[in-house]
Amino acid sequence: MSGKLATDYPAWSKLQQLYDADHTKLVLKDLFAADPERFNKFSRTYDSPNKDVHVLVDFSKNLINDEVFSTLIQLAKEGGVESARDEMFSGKHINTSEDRAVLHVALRNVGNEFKINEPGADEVQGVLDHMTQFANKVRSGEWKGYTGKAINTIVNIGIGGSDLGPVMVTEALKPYGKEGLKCHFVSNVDGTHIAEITKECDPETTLFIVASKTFTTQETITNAESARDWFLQSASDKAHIAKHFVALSTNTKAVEAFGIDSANMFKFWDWVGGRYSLWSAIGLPIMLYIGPDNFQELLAGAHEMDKHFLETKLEDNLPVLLGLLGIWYNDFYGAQTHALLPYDQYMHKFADYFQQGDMESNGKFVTKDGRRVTYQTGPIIWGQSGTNGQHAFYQLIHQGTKLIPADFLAPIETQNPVRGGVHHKILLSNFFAQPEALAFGKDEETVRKELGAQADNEALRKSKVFEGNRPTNSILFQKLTPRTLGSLIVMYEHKIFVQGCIWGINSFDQQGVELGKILAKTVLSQLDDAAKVVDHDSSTTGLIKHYISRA
Ligand SMILES: O=P(O)(O)OC[C@H]1O[C@](O)(CO)[C@@H](O)[C@@H]1O
Repeated sequence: MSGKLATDYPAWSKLQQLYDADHTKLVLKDLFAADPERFNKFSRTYDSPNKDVHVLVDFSKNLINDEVFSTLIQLAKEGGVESARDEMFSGKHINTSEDRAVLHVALRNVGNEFKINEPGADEVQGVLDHMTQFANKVRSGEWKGYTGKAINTIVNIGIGGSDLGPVMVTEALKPYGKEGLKCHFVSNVDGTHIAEITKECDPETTLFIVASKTFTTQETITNAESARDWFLQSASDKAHIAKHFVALSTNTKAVEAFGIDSANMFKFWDWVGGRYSLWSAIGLPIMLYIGPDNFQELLAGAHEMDKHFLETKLEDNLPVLLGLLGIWYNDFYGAQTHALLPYDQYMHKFADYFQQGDMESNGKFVTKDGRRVTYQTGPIIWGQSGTNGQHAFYQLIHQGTKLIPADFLAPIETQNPVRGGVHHKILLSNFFAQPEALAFGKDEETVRKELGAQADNEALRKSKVFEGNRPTNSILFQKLTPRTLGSLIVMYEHKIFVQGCIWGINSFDQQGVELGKILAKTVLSQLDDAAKVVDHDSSTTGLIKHYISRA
């Protein structure tokens, strides 16, 4: 990374000039009318080497013309995206604040194609083998609980990156999940979460996976201790813990101190960021659920997208394109948010997952060299699966006062062709129609004609106008297989990387989560006695004392 502010790049200034001079002329209706080749020009297909992953990214419904597009590409060049990418893949310590390499690409380095020398990279296969042996034993029933019964329930205890990836992927790949194996996830420190999940578990047949990179996270350790207490109420003997608790962590000492045998610990390394860790031991619940072969497919799809990112010229590089388009709206149009809208029910956790992936990575106001940025960085990521979102928040996307760039994602083939595929056709008709409506809207003249006798009612007439010109990407993929999902996740991971690189920020630390944690520790030590409540403002003091007086 160059240590520059994004505003230092000539292409940035040019984009500002283009926005100022031309943005009122960037009208999708006119741009499409003027260029019958617009779809071909502004869409790209990605096919994996053996053609089992196919993705079409149509970005023609964006507020761009040739000049904006080429200037965005120029921005990626000036912003050093290619050299920063190569540094990441080579293991350079690009996470400067923590002096760490950023090597999630080493976790899915199928066939060892990338030569990576970082300590630990040579252990990746060993951990995968350990996970595979364990998963096979659990899945086959060879691994027995303390009364000799097979495991039929797994409970992952983790939070943030040690939760969201496995949750999202196990949901997305349900059709590949082992029948009869229930997967639960406990993340919230609210006792309700563990209490409700344990109600659904039998201690004799439940395996707890304690997932924490640091093994110090308050929520996870508290939940793990409560799970252990719950388990011991039935099992009594602490020796039985070994059969029902395993750990995923970088911290062997803390795992052992908790009482988990280090033989049942699956390790990873400090160069794996939490929000990029589903490919590591943190993926154990995924592997248990979908099996080692499907997990390998997930890794293979991820690796293939890594190669695409590494080897494809900027103009055709999907993560680069998505990243640059996001910058165009975030920094020049002033868009505050970006919606992820998968038209695949299995992907209903996709936006949740990338809330952490994107917002914890790029929610930063200081550059890598400590300067305050003078422009907007990471967008607010949100969304939910179509068509539910249509009946909830699309009103605002269509007719609200905010610009909300959105990615629509959908599979060509459904996993569930209910009634000959009628559901899927309806679903896809919405997937195609919504971006069309957002782009082209409906003008007042058309509304007037439609209203007939009622057309003189001005308020009614105006309320039915859709201004259009609302930008979207449409992303069609063949089918939500493990390999395809791996590729899609990585496409977005690297999009985040591209944006962070141009903004000059460190996408791989998360200092912003620390302050609240520290204050909560202080508050916790004061909650049992009003006399201890000191050193707060009057609001916080008032709130805590109000609580104590009524608790
Ligand atoms: O895996 P750990 O160490 O328990 O951390 C959980 C999560 O907490 C964070 O550090 C902060 O939210 C995330 O980056 C991480 O994914």
